[in-house]
Amino acid sequence: MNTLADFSGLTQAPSLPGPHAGYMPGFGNDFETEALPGALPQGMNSPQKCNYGLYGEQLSGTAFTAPGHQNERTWCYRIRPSVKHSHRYARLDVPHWKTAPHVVDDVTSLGQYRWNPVPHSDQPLTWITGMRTMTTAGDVNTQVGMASHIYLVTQSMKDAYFFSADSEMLVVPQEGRLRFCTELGILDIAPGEIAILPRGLLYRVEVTEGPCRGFVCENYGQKFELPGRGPIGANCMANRRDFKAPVAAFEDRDVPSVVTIKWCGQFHETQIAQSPLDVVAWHGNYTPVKYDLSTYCPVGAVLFDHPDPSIFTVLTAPSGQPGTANIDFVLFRERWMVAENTFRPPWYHKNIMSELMGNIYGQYDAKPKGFVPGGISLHNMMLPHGPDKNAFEGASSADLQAVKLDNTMSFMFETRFPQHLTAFAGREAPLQDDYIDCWESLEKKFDGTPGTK
Ligand SMILES: O=C(O)Cc1cc(O)ccc1O
Ligand SMILES: [Fe+2]
Repeated sequence: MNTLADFSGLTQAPSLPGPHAGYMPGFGNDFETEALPGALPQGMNSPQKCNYGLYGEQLSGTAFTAPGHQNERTWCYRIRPSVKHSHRYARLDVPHWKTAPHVVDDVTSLGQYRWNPVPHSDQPLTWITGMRTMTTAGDVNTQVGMASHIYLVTQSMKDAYFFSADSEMLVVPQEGRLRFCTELGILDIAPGEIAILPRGLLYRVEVTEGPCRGFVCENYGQKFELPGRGPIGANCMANRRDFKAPVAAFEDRDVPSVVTIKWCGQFHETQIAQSPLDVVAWHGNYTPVKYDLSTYCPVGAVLFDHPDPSIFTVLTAPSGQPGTANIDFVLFRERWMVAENTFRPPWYHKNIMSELMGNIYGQYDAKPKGFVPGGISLHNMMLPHGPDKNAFEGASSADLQAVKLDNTMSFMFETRFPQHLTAFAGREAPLQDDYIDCWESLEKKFDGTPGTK
């Protein structure tokens, strides 16, 4: 049996060697995994007595009656039921982690905004205290919308655990390495990878290489899923096999511990006497996953024109209105530009959806300067934007050979809802006051005569 005892104290289920060590491939698969042989009941979920004296417990990620293709739940076989993990909640203040609806009166969200990377702090910060909300959208109480955050983490959670009842969390690291020790197993993530932590799943976050900075999309709504590929067919974009779910891993530690719960925007904590990471075996399709963004296979224009950025959708969280996502997670990565007679960067546009972008590494083609790794931009609902002056001039007179866009990885959290800036985003974070000047020098080229200028 594999163990990770030297690192995290968790006993881990055996798994395939090589790239799959510790993980099982697939998105939305029905997995089964056990860290002790025979711990998982076969052919049924609720035997009168479970092996090893374990308790059976279901974690429902969708309504019991959700349609079959959307229905997600996982059966856990654990040392103690979760209800032993949660009593006498005490309200906790987490001042920088905000939840929609959260509209700050004297902060203006209407605008084109860009921030430099939020600097690391000299305070020790955990996954909870290091979360800095930039924008919120929608309403957590009706389970619509999202929040975007920057995390700055330097300190591992010690005998401390967290879960969000409000949201599924999409984590996009930009610096440092994190380990998510979850009820269902361990996810290690580094820049260039993402993780999805489902609503209600409990975990502890450890720093394996710090300091850590990254982006989080907190999804209050329906879960992220893979977009339908339509005529593209059964392959390319994000492929299901490239998502990795963890194998079961548990710890049997009787130590005083704290569980923090985010619930309708409020934080509460409760004291327990043991590690709650005590799921010895599980089966089901409601799981955390990680995904290596370098396996994303972009499909684009191979003759002319610049398609809508939806071609680069990695994951989409539906809103209930077909084609109009609560959130799309879109990736602008390395790719060849080959379009003939075409202005190749993004066109100028106004969008009913609001676009929050982050740079993971490299240079973004519409903004060769100023949008730096770790930086963020926000082009809110219906507010015009597009290439800056340099990008426009370069691209409109470039020799249109096949060009490889190399060393580039930016992403967009695009939501159908307007995004509201927090006071942190408007006042504390390193806002670039001169951002809109990047379009200022775009000059009038029209002189009434036909012909290209
Ligand atoms: O605004 C942006 O930079 C994101 C974006 C990229 C693109 O290729 C087309 C539209 C779009 O909003
Ligand atoms: Fe845009």
